[in-house]
Amino acid sequence: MYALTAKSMKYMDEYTMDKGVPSSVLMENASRGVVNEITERFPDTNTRVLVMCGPGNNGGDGVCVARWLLHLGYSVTLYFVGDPNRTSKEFRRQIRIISSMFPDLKIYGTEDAAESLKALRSEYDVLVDGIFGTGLNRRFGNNFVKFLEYVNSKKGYKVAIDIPSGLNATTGQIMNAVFRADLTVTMGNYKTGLFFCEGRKVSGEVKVVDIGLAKRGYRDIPDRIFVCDREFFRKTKDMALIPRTEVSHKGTYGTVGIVVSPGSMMGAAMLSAKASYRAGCGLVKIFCPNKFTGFFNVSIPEAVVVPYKTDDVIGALDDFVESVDVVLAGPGMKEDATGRLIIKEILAQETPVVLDAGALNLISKNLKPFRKRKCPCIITPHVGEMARLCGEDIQVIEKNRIGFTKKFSELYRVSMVVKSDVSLVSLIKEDGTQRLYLNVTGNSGLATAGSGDVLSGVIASLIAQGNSENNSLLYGVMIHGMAADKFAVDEDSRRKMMAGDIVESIF
Ligand SMILES: NC(=O)C1=CN([C@@H]2O[C@H](COP(=O)(O)OP(=O)(O)OC[C@H]3O[C@@H](n4cnc5c(N)ncnc54)[C@H](O)[C@@H]3O)[C@@H](O)[C@H]2O)[C@@H](O)CC1
Ligand SMILES: Nc1ncnc2c1ncn2[C@@H]1O[C@H](COP(=O)(O)OP(=O)(O)O)[C@@H](O)[C@H]1O
Ligand SMILES: [K+]
Repeated sequence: MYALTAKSMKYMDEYTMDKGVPSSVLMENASRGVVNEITERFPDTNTRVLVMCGPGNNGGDGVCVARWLLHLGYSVTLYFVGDPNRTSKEFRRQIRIISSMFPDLKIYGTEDAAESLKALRSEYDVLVDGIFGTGLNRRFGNNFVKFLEYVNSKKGYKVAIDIPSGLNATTGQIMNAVFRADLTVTMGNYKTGLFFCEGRKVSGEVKVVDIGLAKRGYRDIPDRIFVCDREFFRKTKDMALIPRTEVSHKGTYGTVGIVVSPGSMMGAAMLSAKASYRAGCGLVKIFCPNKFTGFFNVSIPEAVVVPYKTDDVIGALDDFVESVDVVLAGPGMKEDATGRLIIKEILAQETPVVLDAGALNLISKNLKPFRKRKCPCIITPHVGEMARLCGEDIQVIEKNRIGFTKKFSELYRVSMVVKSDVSLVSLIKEDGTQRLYLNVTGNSGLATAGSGDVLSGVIASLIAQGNSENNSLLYGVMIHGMAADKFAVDEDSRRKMMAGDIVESIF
């Protein structure tokens, strides 16, 4: 399943219509999907439904929904919002159909202001928003803002058709007002705006309706984003990841080498080390200053501690890097001169590297060694670290996470995840092509210190086991999210989850 921008969605609609599927059929499919979601939740036909329609095809969907609900015996009030002289062809077609099937039906909002106001003020069990969809292209006037505010203040279950009106379907920014939905029934595929900025806050539960789009059209859309959910993971994991074999020893599953600089926070490296083991690698080595040896020996006795003298880091580091299958650097790492030296040295070697947290802040000060790196590399910035890498404010990145991720990943030819409540993964393939993925596994329990350290540990572990860097990144992100979903089954468990719990819940 993909997430598309408004422009790409329009392309898919048109591509499908070009293949011969009439627009009205797509609309019929779309509306049936909405109606099914409503009737499943409200099977009683005494349910009072207000359907609000705008002038475009989203309004057309709304009228079609109203018709089906009337057909099924529901009590429906239809309310038009917008300029009646500027309606789309499909909208007018839907109005003709409903008017001839239900000649007594009154359409409020156009004439008779007093009656319309009365209709709007009545109580409803379900309020359906078919006002604007992907065609929203400008800010609302004041009256409209007031209208939406009033509708939001009303009691009743709120259903948005395609996207909540007022939400930018591409960026997830709110124009100047928005319908706040309990449920969004979206057409064909997700819209990117449902995941970014304010999108998740205002869409409620999101359901995708298969409206019969011609799937071949997706090939023409380079900025399509594949949405990775539990189902995708379950179906593909065995194909994507190297299986575990019974005839094996610890060498079979590789060694993760975690680099700890003198000023580091030790807990972060310890969490990464535990996560690496839980994700299946054979051995974890921890390269750390002499003074930390005791801590790591006690906190994670399964790891091999490789101590170094702080006045001879680089000599010892080269041997260490050579002795492992993948290096993980950054969790807990302090941004100081030694840290900088360490990262520069690691990037000059050929062993695959996962860079996280402190290591990313270090490279963001001077990206040259990173650009010239010899090693295969994965980076795992959260939005704040991404902002530093791009030399931008967080707010700027938030507004266009897709754009910045695409650009950075392409420019530095690096596969990366930009972490957030939904994480965006960009994979650069060997031929240089880029693919984008959105991880929707995981939950708010992950918003706890150290969860990022667990993620980088998982990714490094998968690389050590022989998986490609790209697969390790993509599946690592999902394994991490699903570990959180396994532990946190309700709100209380999400509240109490700590990074250590994620480690224990891996697989
Ligand atoms: N065949 C198709 O094209 C299909 C379209 N579908 C529906 O059609 C929607 C897209 O339809 P449209 O492209 O007609 O767009 P919309 O229905 O979202 O709105 C477009 C209309 O609103 C006006 N408008 C935009 N911003 C405004 C603002 N701030 N204030 C006042 N007016 C504003 C535009 O000028 C245009 O007249 C989708 O979201 C989906 O619900 C679905 O039925 C699936 C099939
Ligand atoms: N609300 C949330 N829903 C889902 N995942 C989340 C949420 N908040 C954080 N995460 C995930 O948790 C991890 C946090 O990583 P990071 O910010 O680096 O934390 P830390 O630096 O404390 O280790 C990321 O993988 C991120 O995607
Ligand atoms: K809508």
